[in-house]
Amino acid sequence: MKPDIKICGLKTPEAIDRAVRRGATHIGFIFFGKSPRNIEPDIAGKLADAVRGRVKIVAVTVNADNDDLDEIVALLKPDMLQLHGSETPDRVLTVRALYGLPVIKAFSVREAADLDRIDAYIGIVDRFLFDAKPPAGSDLPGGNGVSFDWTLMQSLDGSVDYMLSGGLNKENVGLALAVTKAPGIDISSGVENAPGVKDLAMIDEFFDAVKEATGRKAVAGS
Ligand SMILES: O=C(O)c1ccccc1NCC(=O)[C@H](O)[C@H](O)COP(=O)(O)O
Repeated sequence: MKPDIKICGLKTPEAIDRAVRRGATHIGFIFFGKSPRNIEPDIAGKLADAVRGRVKIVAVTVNADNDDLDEIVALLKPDMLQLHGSETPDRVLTVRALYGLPVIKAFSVREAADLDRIDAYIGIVDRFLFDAKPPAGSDLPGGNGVSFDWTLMQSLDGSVDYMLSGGLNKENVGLALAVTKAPGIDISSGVENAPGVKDLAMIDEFFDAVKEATGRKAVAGS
């Protein structure tokens, strides 16, 4: 089955257009001041207007308070909220109730025990996103271009809907999909030529690699 594909940290009409034309199912806007992908909600809203209805628009926030979420939701009008901080199950429930939007909850993963934390969120979040733990010294909870041990995904209950994230790129996405059979994948720095700068050719190459990995007919015995 073809995975959903989220391209995250978009900031220009050209990159958004390319991602959507190549088949992105989700595009993410980052609202986190320390990120090179940070964008103002009014600018993100105008960019999103060009593709609204053709792709799911995701607002990515980190432990955002209600004032910030009010502004982001009013100006971006996202289809989904991605909570990429340490939001508790209660906070997720509050956010869902306040805005009536589906929630993707991000978890950072290094070892099997990290996945135990998702139990309290099952039935509360609409989708999980599994990302690598940030490297020491990083200011960013995401967008670090580092991967984790994908075989950990094999222990998940098949009913857990998630996006695989962290350090994906055109070289490794085929293996990542083969190992995990992830229902969704998410990429940011793997299609950038500098922090926060999306590269149209790299976007193309990533989609080509996903197509190569998912478009082939299964060969008996392989
Ligand atoms: O990308 C950021 O700068 C960012 C900052 C703060 C919170 C989340 C952030 N990114 C969230 C994402 O969904 C990224 O796509 C994900 O972490 C994967 O990034 P990468 O390893 O660069 O592909």
